[in-house]
Amino acid sequence: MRRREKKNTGRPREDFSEPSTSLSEARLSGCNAHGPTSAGSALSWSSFLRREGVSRQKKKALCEAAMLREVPQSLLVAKMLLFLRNDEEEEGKDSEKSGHSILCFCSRAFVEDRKLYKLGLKGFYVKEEENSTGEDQVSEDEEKEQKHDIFNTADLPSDSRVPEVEDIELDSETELMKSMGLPLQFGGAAVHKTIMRSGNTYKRNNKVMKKKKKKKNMLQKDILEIMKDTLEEDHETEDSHSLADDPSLINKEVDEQCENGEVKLDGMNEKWEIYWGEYGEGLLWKSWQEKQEDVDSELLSISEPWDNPEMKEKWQQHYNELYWYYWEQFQYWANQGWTVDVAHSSPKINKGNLETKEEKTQNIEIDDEYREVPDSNFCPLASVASCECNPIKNDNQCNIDILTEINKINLNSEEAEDSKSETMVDSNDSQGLYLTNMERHCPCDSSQSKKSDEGPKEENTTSEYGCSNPAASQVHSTGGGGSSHNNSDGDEQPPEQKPVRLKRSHELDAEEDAQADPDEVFGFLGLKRGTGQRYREIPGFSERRVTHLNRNMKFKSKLLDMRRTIKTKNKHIFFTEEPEVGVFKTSETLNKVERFLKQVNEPQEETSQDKTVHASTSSDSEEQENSVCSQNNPDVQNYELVLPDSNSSRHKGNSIEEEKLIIAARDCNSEVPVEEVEKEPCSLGRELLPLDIPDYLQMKTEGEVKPMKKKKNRKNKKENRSVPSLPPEIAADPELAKYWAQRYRLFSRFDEGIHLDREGWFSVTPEKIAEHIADRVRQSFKSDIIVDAFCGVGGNSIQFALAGKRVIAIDIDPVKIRLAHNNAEVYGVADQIEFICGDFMKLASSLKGDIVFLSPPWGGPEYTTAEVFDVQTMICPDGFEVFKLSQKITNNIVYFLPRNADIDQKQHGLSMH
Ligand SMILES: C[S@@+](CC[C@H](N)C(=O)[O-])C[C@H]1O[C@@H](n2cnc3c(N)ncnc32)[C@H](O)[C@@H]1O
Repeated sequence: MRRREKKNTGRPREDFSEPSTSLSEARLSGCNAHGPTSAGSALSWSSFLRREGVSRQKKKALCEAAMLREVPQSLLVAKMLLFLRNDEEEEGKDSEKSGHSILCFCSRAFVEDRKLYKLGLKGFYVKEEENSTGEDQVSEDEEKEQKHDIFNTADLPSDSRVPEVEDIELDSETELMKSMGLPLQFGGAAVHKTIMRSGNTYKRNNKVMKKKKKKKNMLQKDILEIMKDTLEEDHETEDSHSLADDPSLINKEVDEQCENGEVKLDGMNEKWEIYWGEYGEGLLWKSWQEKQEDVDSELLSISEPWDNPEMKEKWQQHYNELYWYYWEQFQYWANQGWTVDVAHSSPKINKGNLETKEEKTQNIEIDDEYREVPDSNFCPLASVASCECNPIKNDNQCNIDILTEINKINLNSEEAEDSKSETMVDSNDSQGLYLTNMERHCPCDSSQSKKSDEGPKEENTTSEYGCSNPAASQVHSTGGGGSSHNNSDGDEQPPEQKPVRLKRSHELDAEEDAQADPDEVFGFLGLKRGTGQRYREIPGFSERRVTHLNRNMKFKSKLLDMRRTIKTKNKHIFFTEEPEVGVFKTSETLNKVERFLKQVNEPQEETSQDKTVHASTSSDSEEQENSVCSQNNPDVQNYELVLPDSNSSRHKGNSIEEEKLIIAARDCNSEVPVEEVEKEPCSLGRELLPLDIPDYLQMKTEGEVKPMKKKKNRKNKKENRSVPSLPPEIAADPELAKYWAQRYRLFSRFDEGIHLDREGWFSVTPEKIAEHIADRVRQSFKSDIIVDAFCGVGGNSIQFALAGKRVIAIDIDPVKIRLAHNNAEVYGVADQIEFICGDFMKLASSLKGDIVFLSPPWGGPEYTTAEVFDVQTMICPDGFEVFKLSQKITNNIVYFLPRNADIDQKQHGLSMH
């Protein structure tokens, strides 16, 4: 596409193929000068704006829509002039004068660029004369005349209306066709050239037209010359005939060709002549009546407007507009390969021989028997005219058929769209064309529809399909009758040969909903529309006030928000060759769970008796019973149910310390075997139960339900882990098995070599809690050395070290010390920790440190049942003694106690405050 150029002369270059952002007023006013104007667009752009009170300066702002001003009425659904007003602006302020106006032309969605192009939204570029001056800036009235003149060019002597041929640029489509050596009748301008041949017909039909000749017509009267010139070039190229200087030779040759049945480029023209001769009158009158109805019903009483002095000029204009409109339509649709059903008075042409009317009548029946041509390359024209279409070689032959088929075309595109399923009506009606079924489909479609009536077999064959290559098919060739009987027996076509409807590029029928409630649609767009009123008596216009309710609607609607990225998960579904009916693939996770449960189940049966005893002895609280019951049940669901059950409501809203105490209390309350308790009364004190940790302390541990966003990290972590198999000692102990499932909660780097003994599993401080404590300690004390008096397997010591402290880790159990050292190495902090195996009660007096951290065993499960946890008696060794010894090291003591511990408890006047 070319952008219009602007020269100092101010004369607009006439190429409206592309909107210009710098359209001058002169251009604006000249917009109507060219091209076939819509039959229904009685109101010109400039007039419209003038009526709207939009100043010429304001027009510029609306120029973007200029190229659409001549959208034919059949395509134009609505025009809207929007006056925008800011909320801040005062009520009643004339928004028209405030300068925010948008003119919207709403057309049917299926309008194609090509179609607009063909309809005249493209101009022809004419070089300006060197001596062009401002006189070329014409008034609108002059333009009107100018516009009128363009339709009279056929009546003008050729020497007076023909611009310099070399001044005219052919459209790119034609040039492309030429460069490829293809027939130009399928190109853009080449279509126009055929009108050259129809000069005589045009004259006959256009006797009432004025003849005017003005200098500015040089801008507009080039169409015929272009065609003539192109035709001459074609002849030079194809036939080596020089006809350039003698148009009469061209016509002569055309006549000869017709006589010889060798219709080439002129076929289209002849067909048009026949078409227009047959239907033009009816079309003109019908359209005229409609127009006058809109304007003034009294005018309808004028029976012969062409003879009425007042109406004559209007009639002439009407004639021009309609003639060219239908001519364009004719050319376009024919070149698109579109045809319509023909059942009535269809002039048959066979290889260039026009039939007489009598013959037409005889052929009606034959036409009625057109049948579907089931091939994507089907040549719609060939079916009629014995055309063995070859894309290049036989294109002319295909052209011949256009004439036949054009009688079947409904050139009213609006109706063509709206009445796809309408049946044909009698074309003997004076408005036959309008009443003709105007489906856009190949000729066979009509027969298809007829066939569909005959039986269900044909119902699935679409009545619309694009014929992408009108001249490509060699599918069928019938005899002189020209009608295709292909598949007339009703045999169903193989699937690959069934016609397929090709969707047109801009067609949005799936999205369009003509029945949609406008209010709903407006609402969807965040708008509210007011009531409509006829707008200044302009036909087809209504005025409504539209309120913008929601400015951010585009961001609130999924459909409107263009920023939204649609996340789609690539999911591959594989199908095996062998159908696996009833076989469902389980996920790897599910498999793991199943394996785990299997392992858990086996030892569970062996120890269930012990646990029952233990449960009855460890606690008589309902909560614990539930917990124990759940633990006794190896079912994974019950296992998981333990988690929320143990999270009783009284725990909610507790501080972190309280939560830790809750955890600790439950630990001690858990099912410690009686014999073990007896053997080591102080060894187990804090058995951990799962999920007693507030959310913000939750670890990513296996078996927990985590938000989706964390899944990826977890997956990555897990990928790095070498998943160890369930250790035998864990598998052998169902109580430990549930902790195994939470191993990453205890140590996030568990798989890197963390080791725990049985007591360690129950008593270790979960990593997140230990981290939190260490953080609190770091914040509270600036000192470096911390004594972890009861270090166990190192849960707290490691986090202290990670917090930057140096740690003296003490435990009475050498196994614990060994495990703690190992685990500290896993975390890379072993060198920050001094491990001492011994009794803190004995070592305390000789220890030096800045802070003492105390997490002694809490003495068994009783601590949860006690109303008050007695620090002195329930901790082993004596909690008060521990505290007092710690005071010998430092007064910075951190004591990890159950939440029901009485921190105000005093012993011999000593308190822990
Ligand atoms: C609750 S655990 C400590 C858990 C530790 N905070 C952790 O995170 O792993 C109590 C530990 O104190 C140890 N212990 C018991 N009596 C002790 C004593 N008199 N001196 C030192 N350690 C003792 C036990 O062996 C046990 O490992």
